[in-house]
Amino acid sequence: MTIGILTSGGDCPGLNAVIRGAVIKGDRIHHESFVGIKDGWRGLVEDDIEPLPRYDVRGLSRLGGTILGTSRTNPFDHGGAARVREVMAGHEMTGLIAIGGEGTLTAARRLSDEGIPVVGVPKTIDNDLSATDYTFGFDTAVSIATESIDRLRTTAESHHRCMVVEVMGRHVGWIALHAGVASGAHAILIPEVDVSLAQICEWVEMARDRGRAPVVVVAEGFVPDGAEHVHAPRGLDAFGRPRLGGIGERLAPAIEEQTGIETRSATLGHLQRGGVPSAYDRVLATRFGTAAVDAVVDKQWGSMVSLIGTDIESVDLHSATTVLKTVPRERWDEAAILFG
Ligand SMILES: Nc1ncnc2c1ncn2[C@@H]1O[C@H](COP(=O)(O)OP(=O)(O)O)[C@@H](O)[C@H]1O
Ligand SMILES: O=P(O)(O)OC[C@H]1O[C@](O)(COP(=O)(O)O)[C@@H](O)[C@@H]1O
Ligand SMILES: [Mg+2]
Repeated sequence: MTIGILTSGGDCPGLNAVIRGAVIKGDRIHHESFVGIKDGWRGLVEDDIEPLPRYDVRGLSRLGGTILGTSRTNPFDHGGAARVREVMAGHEMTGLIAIGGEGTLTAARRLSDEGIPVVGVPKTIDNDLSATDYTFGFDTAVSIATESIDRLRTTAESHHRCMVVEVMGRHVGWIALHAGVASGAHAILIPEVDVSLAQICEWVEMARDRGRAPVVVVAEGFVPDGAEHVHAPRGLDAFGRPRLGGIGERLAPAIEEQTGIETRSATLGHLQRGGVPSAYDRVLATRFGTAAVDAVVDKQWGSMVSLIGTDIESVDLHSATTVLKTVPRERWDEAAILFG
């Protein structure tokens, strides 16, 4: 039996630890061999595939990024299930492990519906997958964002400035909420909650009046009061979705104009996805990898490994891809008591 592995969508700290966990357990316990598919679905439909022996995954759990590469290629634009079946047969692949976020897992679910033997592994820094309590990548992204906000605070304090920090998260505010609470932000702005500019400025002035340098954490998907759409001046990605980012740059001058407080903005961007995974993410990713290979051996096609409480369980890919996990209003309300 040969098992194919691919990583797709935005890269995420911990992807390599999943690959290592799957290959070592598959080799040692199930005596399976592996092939690595390059750049997600692109490598599968273009037949860019190489053997992935056990010695290639040594020492990988601490390495950021993905040794297999990734892309946002849509397999259904390149022959869909028929092409995937043909390429898999050419490599005598009897099962596929697809590691990705809600987009990749939707593609995996559609392929599974058409008979492709696939098991999903959830990854995302955004924490937007509803069928798992957490995914690897989120803890690392929150840690990087928190440390960055701590650093921005010391420079803001020295200059008596307000600092607007933009973090990732696409259409959800989990990174903003967690990093904002961890760093003691004076306002946290997320896509799930409407907040007016007047309210933001009130929090900024409250912090300033206590002698603090106000810190506003804004998620890239936050929609400002009065705007109809999310701020996305960078065009569309390969799948026709808006590339987010830039809301911090837009908010900073508005806050400065309303409050008279000198305001700067910093966008953390891809720094949040780079570098070594946290210990928590390495452990979770390794557990996902070993569970995924078990699911393949058990032929649990169309399933996804998932963290429920502290256990790794198997859930249906359908349930994993239907609802985006957004921040509940009460979680933001809980944090908002400390704003200003
Ligand atoms: N509804 C869909 N049907 C089929 N393929 C999809 C769908 N949504 C996303 N994909 C594919 O999966 C790729 C990765 O999805 P994306 O959302 O960019 O990353 P992630 O998997 O990290 O969420 C997309 O570029 C696209 O090719
Ligand atoms: O790397 P790109 O293509 O600029 O995409 C940025 C997007 O990727 C993410 O970092 C991760 O999103 P995915 O999990 O959907 O890949 C988002 O937070 C962000 O909006
Ligand atoms: Mg996604």
